[in-house]
Amino acid sequence: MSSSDLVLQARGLTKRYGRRPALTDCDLDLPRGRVVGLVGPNGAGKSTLLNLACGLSTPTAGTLRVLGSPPAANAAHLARVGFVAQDTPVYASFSVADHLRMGAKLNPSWDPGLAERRIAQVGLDPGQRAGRLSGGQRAQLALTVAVAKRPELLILDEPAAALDPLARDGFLRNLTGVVAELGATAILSSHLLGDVERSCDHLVVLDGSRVQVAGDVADLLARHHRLVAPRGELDRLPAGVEVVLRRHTGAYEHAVVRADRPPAGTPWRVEPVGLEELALSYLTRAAGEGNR
Ligand SMILES: Nc1ncnc2c1ncn2[C@@H]1O[C@H](COP(=O)(O)OP(=O)(O)OP(=O)(O)O)[C@@H](O)[C@H]1O
Repeated sequence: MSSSDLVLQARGLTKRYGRRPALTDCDLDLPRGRVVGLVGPNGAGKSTLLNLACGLSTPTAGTLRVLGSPPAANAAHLARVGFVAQDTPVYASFSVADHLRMGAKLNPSWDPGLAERRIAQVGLDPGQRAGRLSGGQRAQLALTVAVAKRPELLILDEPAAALDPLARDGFLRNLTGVVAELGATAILSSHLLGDVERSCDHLVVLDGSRVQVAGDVADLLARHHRLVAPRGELDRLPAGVEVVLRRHTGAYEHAVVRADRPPAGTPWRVEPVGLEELALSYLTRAAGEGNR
């Protein structure tokens, strides 16, 4: 894939706070036109990566390019990236309409029609103060301000964390709709694998400051399989089959493996793996390896 097809390219990206590593030697190629789910436990490095991508902090080592340039290279580059920080911050004493007026003043590419349409669509009252909005309404307002500048890349740090399941579902459907409408790319971090499974078509699993696995969801699902076999039978796997996670259940054992195609000609049961199981397998492996 050529670098012009990528919204984000990282090579050896490392960020340390004092001696504490937040990101270690990360290589990432995130393609355009995707909704990218960034998952990992608390302290995995998700916010660190998103903050670096927005130019809010700088790497300790390695390189990072966003839309072909260093992050926040200049005002024109900033205008191409929309960012919604964790906790979807808004100005409590400003009304919904004030937020839109401010967005229009600050962003040359502001689309007032898109902003007003979204506000009406999600049922926000333009006269209401942002401090009086519910968590879900605040998230919708912050998303509206970010998308109305028509960014090529939308970066969202746990945008739906505070929402109840129904509101989260609505928010994520709305988000994927607006990303498709803009022809944009979104990168969103989440703890909730179910949310990522529903809304993302590209996955990055971070744990212990390192990228554990990354790729297009369809491709990852095609390359991962669950093998079920009598205990001990999985000791000798064919070449090209990498074990991600192996578990015993009584007389049987299960393994989630990575292989270009399902292992054929073996007595083992070969089953497909869902995205949640795939991500959990890498997270469990990372936790077991103690590299947190
Ligand atoms: N400003 C900071 N100063 C010192 N350490 C920091 C700072 N920001 C993050 N860290 C550390 O870097 C590591 C990664 O933190 P980060 O916030 O990127 O994780 P995260 O995956 O976003 O976590 P969460 O899901 O809890 O938001 C953690 O060990 C954290 O304590």
